[in-house]
Amino acid sequence: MDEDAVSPGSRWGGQPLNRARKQFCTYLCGVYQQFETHIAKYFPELRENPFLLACSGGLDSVVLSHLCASLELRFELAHANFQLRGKESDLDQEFVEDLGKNIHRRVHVKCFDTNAYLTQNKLNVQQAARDLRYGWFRDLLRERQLAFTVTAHQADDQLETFLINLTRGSGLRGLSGIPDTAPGLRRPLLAFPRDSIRSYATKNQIAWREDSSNLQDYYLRNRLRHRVIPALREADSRFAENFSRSLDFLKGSKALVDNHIGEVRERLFRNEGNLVRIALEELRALHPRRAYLHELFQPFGFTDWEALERLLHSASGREILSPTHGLLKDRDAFLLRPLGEDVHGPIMLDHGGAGVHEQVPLKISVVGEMGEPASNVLYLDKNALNNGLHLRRWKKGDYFYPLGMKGKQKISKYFKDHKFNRYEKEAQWLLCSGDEVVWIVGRRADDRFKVRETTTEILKIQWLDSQDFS
Ligand SMILES: Nc1ncnc2c1ncn2[C@@H]1O[C@H](COP(=O)(O)OP(=O)(O)OP(=O)(O)O)[C@@H](O)[C@H]1O
Repeated sequence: MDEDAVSPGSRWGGQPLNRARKQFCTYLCGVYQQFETHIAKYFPELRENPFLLACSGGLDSVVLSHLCASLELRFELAHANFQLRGKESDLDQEFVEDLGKNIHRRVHVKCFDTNAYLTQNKLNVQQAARDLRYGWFRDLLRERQLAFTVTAHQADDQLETFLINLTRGSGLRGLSGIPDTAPGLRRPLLAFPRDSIRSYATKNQIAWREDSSNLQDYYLRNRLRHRVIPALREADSRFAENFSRSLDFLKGSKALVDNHIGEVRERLFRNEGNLVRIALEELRALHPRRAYLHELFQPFGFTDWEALERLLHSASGREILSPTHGLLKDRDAFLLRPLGEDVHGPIMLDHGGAGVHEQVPLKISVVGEMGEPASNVLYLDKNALNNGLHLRRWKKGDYFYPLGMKGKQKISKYFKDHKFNRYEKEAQWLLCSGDEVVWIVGRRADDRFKVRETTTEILKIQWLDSQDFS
C-alpha cells in the first residue's frame, strides 16, 4: 500500500467518522503520521482547544482540513469570499461549504467588497484581502469562543515569502520566515513542503480548488515559484535543506535582536495616556542609528527611514504618519500615537454621583468634605453647575477662569504657557458644564466652581488613571 494512500471514499463517504478513522488508521504513515506526531509535539493546544481553520479551498487548507478532521480535532471552517474572481469566487465558497458537510464541520462564510476596501484604504489586493480576513477571523474567535485561527501556510510559502522580501528589499524581520505561532494564530503545516501535501491529496483523492491566478506570471510570487525556485533547486540539489538551515540561523538572530530591542524599548518608550514619549537625546545616541530606528518603529508601520532620520533633527511640530500611527517631533522628544482611535466627545456624564464611567476612567461621587489635593482629582461645588457635565476635547476659542485668578484666560494661552505640543493639546480632555469649562482635566480647575464656605454639596471627580498626568 502506498504510504499516504487510504482507500478512496472510505474516510468521508458518509459513514460515522470514528469508524472511518479506524479504517484509516490501518494505513497510518507518511504525511498523516508526521502530522499527528507534529501536532502532539509542537501544537498540543490544538488538541485541547476548539479553533477556527481558515480555508480558501486551495490545496493546502483543504488538506489541512482533512488532516485535522481525521485527528478528530475540534474546529470550524471559515471561508472569506473576496468577490475578486467572479464566478470562480462563488465556486470556491460552494466548495468549502461542501467540504464542511463532508467532514462534519460548521462553515462560516463572509462576502467582502474587497475592491471598495482597497480603494478606500489605498492598499493592494493582497494587503486588503489579508486585512479583511484577519479582522473577520478575530471577530469569529470572539463570537464562537474559539482559541486560535489556524492557517495552512506550508514550507514553500516560507521560501517564496523570503524571496519576495529579498527581491523587494527587507531586513531581518522579512527574511527570518513566517512564524508558526503568533498570538491567536497557529500554522501547523509550516514544516510540510507543497509536494508532500499535493501527493497526499492525490493519493487520497482529495479534491481542491485551483486558483487560476496561480498559473499567471503577473504576480511576483508566481514568477519566483515558476522560474526562480526551480533554478535554485537545480543549481544545488541540497538547496531546500540549506535554505531551511539558513532560516534557522536567521530566526535565531532575529530572536536575539528582538530581545535586545525589547530592552531598549522598555528603557526609551514612556507611556503617557495614549501617547508614547521617546527622549530624543537617548534616541540620537543609538548606533547604528538607522538599524535601531528600523527595529523600534517598524512595528508601528513606519517604513520611510530617511524621513524618520530627518525628523530627528527637524523643527518641533513636524509630524510623519504611518498607516496606523503618527510621530510628532517635540522639543526634546518624539511623541507616538495611534491614528483614528480618538474620541472627541462630547461624552455625557451622570453627575448624580454615579460611580465609574463606562467610556472614560472617570469616577464621580458626592462627598462630605474635600480630601488631599491631587492632580487627578477635582472637588467642586455641585450647586454652582447650571447644566449637566460632559467631557470633550479642546477647540479653538475655549476659555476658562483659572482657579485663584481674577478674570478669564484663553485655553490656548494656558497650553502655550505650559508648552503643550499638538498631540497633547488634541488629547486634552475638558470637563464642561453647558458652555462653561469646569476643569482642564488633570491640569487646572476653574474658579467659578470651586468649593466655598457656603458650599452644601461637594462633587468629587476623579480621573482614575493618574499615570495620564505624570
Ligand atoms: N479566502 C480565504 N478564506 C479563508 N482563509 C484563507 C483565504 N485565503 C487564504 N486563506 C488562509 O491563508 C492561508 C495562506 O493564504 P494563501 O493566499 O497562501 O492561500 P491559498 O494559496 O489561496 O490557499 P491554500 O494555502 O489553501 O492552498 C491559506 O492557507 C488559508 O489558511
